[in-house]
Amino acid sequence: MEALELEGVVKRFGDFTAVDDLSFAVAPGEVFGFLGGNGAGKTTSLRMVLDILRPDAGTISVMGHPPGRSASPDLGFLPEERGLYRSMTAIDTIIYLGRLKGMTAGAARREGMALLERFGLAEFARTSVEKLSKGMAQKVQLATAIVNKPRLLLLDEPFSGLDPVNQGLLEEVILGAARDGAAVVFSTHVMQHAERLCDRLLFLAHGRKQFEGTQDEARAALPIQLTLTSNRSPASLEGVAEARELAPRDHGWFDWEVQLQPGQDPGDLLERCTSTGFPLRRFEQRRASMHDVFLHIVGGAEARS
Ligand SMILES: Nc1ncnc2c1ncn2[C@@H]1O[C@H](COP(=O)(O)OP(=O)(O)OP(=O)(O)O)[C@@H](O)[C@H]1O
Repeated sequence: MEALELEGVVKRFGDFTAVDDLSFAVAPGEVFGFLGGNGAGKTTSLRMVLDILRPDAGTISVMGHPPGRSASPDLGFLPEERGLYRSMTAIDTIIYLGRLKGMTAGAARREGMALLERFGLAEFARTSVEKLSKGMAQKVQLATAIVNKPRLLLLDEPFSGLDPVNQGLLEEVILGAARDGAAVVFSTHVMQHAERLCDRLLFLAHGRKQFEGTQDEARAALPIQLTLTSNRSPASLEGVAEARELAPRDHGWFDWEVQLQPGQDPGDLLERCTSTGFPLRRFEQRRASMHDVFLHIVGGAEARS
């Protein structure tokens, strides 16, 4: 059974369609990146999974249940807008949220203390939230999201506002939860996080899915790019779509950025260079970043609107 499944989900606010015919599924143990620019519809989609908003069309299934109370014990959520009861202590905050998800006070306390220990906050367990630094309070909120060991963990822009050390801690939490069998969905517009963590990802623009698949599948959408160093222009080589001079080297040699024609194989081009005596000092395939891929796939969708 999928941990989360959306089928043809639509959400409108008046005449405005914020989420448009969105379908995807996330399996247990998978880290799924939900990527889109500002206003793409990420938060609205997550709010429908949490039953804070109701879709106008389509269906959502959380561990086989419709969103709502029956799904709550299986769910963990870190909202984009962080906020805790300021006068409550760190541990009481975690126990309170744990109880809302159906845990006993004893179990929530035990797990809460273990998490505070893990996050380096054990000595602040009885400190009220208002006396904690912003980063500490964010870690308490993260603890509230995972205290019940959720089978579906939803994180809305979880990295924003975290320093590099705490970003690393959050990455460990995400990967650890997935290793323990949870499905983890996190939204972000920072592609580097997605690149390091995601098994699969979805690109959203204007509420519509532009791509869903693995990182390798996403990279395959981009034309293959190579960097060559030669004293001749590779522009007229068979299979080359575009060649751009990058930087001059010594004695008339240059670095070239080369884009292959669709379906062309870099190995075939290298063989052709060797067999025709094309001068080469370097022949390297460039690995596209998720940022490049996102701009390639979603850039067009942004421009169309
Ligand atoms: N309650 C609402 N009423 C009217 N419009 C809304 C409402 N909530 C969201 N929207 C609109 O729906 C669109 C999607 O918003 P959403 O918050 O889901 O985007 P997002 O992808 O999470 O963006 P961001 O990264 O900026 O948080 C935006 O244009 C937003 O203005």
